[in-house]
Amino acid sequence: MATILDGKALAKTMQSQLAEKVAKFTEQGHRPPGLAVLMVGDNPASATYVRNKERACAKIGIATLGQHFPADIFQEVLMDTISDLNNNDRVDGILVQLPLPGSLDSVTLLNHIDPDKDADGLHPINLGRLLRGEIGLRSCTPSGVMRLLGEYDIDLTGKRVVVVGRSILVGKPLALMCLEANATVTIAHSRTTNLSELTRSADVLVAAIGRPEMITADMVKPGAVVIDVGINRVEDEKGVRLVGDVATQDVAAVADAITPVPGGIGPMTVTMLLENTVLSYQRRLGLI
Ligand SMILES: Nc1nc2c(c(=O)[nH]1)N[C@@H](CN(C=O)c1ccc(C(=O)N[C@@H](CCC(=O)O)C(=O)O)cc1)CN2
Ligand SMILES: [Mg+2]
Repeated sequence: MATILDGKALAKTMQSQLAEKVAKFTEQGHRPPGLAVLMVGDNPASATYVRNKERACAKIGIATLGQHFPADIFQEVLMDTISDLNNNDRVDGILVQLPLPGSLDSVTLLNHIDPDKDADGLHPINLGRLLRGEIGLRSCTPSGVMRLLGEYDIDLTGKRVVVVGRSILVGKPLALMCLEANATVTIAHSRTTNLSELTRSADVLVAAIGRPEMITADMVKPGAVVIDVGINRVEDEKGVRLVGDVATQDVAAVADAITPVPGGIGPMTVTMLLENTVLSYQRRLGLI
């Protein structure tokens, strides 16, 4: 059976290290780091993620400025809110929880965030810095994947990585990070032909599609590392449960290592957000 890449355990360790770091700064008399979380509407999954982020911040000593807006809020109000947060010295990180409801334009909003407070690493400047291999704030889920691979000493040098999914949130930035780590990278997507043939060529297969258990054992090369970024709620005779984009049980019999859902990449995403916020705080206060 495959090794389980335990994101939950690593997230716990990293969060206690971050808590110690923050405590040191505040004991020296510095203000605590601050993160502003903008949530629009009442998507229940988003509300859970926002609550988890706010709870995690509280645990490690990051002050949160939660702003919850109704789904029919005007774009201009959100733009003004972001302007105020950009100018607020106590705010080191700003994030807009995605997806946004209705006709709100997330791209314009994300582009309005000060790139040095862009805790989600989704601003074009930060994506451009990643493309160029420069230092910057990097998107949380892809960074979480890289950190978890590192924790288990999985070196990507010379490896064939196939990322299934081309979103700005995960697929594209993760492909760039794998490339930076010297992998040979292919991005596959809904229009890719012969997908199974391609996925079977992968030493490291990343599923970031958003389709429950789409990656089956026959699509995986024996001995591969499988990273499951999917978080899907499915309802069947067993009730509502959370599954990834990978048929974990079957694939674990073929793979060398695999991330579980829950307890894999999800907790790493939250942890990298905390790390980005503390990093941005240290840079802004000249503590680094
Ligand atoms: N602005 C952003 N929006 C979204 C992001 C993001 O990184 N920034 N990612 C996802 C949602 N997400 C964070 O926002 C997220 C999803 C899931 C988890 C997580 O810890 N999942 C747990 C299971 C929790 C559950 O029961 O639902 C796990 O996998 O163990 C963390 C963060 C889309 N939007
Ligand atoms: Mg995720």
